[in-house]
Amino acid sequence: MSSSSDEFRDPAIDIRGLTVRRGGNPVLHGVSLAVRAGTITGLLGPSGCGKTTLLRSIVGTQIVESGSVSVLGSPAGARRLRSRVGYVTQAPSIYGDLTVRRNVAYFAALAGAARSEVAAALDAVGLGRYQNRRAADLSGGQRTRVSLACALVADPDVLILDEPTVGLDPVLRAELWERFHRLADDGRTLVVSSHVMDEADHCDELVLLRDGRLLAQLTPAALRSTTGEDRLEDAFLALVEGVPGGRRAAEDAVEEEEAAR
Ligand SMILES: Nc1ncnc2c1ncn2[C@@H]1O[C@H](COP(=O)(O)OP(=O)(O)OP(=O)(O)O)[C@@H](O)[C@H]1O
Repeated sequence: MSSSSDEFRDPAIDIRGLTVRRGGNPVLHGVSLAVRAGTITGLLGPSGCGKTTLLRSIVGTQIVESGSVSVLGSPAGARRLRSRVGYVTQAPSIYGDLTVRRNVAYFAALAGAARSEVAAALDAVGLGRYQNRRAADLSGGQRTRVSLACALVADPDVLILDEPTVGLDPVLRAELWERFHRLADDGRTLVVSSHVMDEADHCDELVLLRDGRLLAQLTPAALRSTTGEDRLEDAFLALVEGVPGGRRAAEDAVEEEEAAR
């Protein structure tokens, strides 16, 4: 982590009264939450509830109607955050005509990372043996992994990951979660969106969104104890059922999760 990480105190991400409209429609309604440095926060909720919009707001690529988002003590999107905040979008943003290795080397050069870090980032996502293949010739899951390697190689203080494990096999998913834990142990702050409730157990804290509103921010253990449910999927359902009209949204979320498996 860069030495300048000492400049800020908790929280690493501070969101207050965030309201966002997209295409004229309200998408986030006064969301407030704080993310501690050195933790993994899971952002969970049904499709369309506003997860990506919230992540874009943290990165500073989303036009915000009102409220504030501060990252490492600076407004989201501030110039000084560029090298300190990594963002892996749902759709991999890589160069199809470059090899896997060149894609990662390019992002390493932008970030001023050592060339030796390129191989390490490729190994971390299990793509070492594909390094000379054109990115355009990879599967969807492999392209996602190249995108992830491009973010990892820059070694950012804050890593924002939009569904990073979609389409990955269980072994690779487990390895990536181990890697995420090591990054958090080293003081990096990770925010990871997911449809998959069983991934929630990897997180220190969960942010549950529904219809653009914050349902709860709590640990997996607290989610279990407040709902009396052991399976996080059931706990999420129980929590959503406490909200009028919540059951349908919760059932949709579970259906999507099952379809994604
Ligand atoms: N470019 C856009 N213009 C208008 N509306 C948009 C745009 N992008 C997203 N939306 C709407 O904003 C809402 C929130 O979308 P968002 O992508 O943040 O949800 P999400 O929770 O990340 O969904 P998913 O899990 O399916 O990726 C949705 O109702 C979506 O239709």
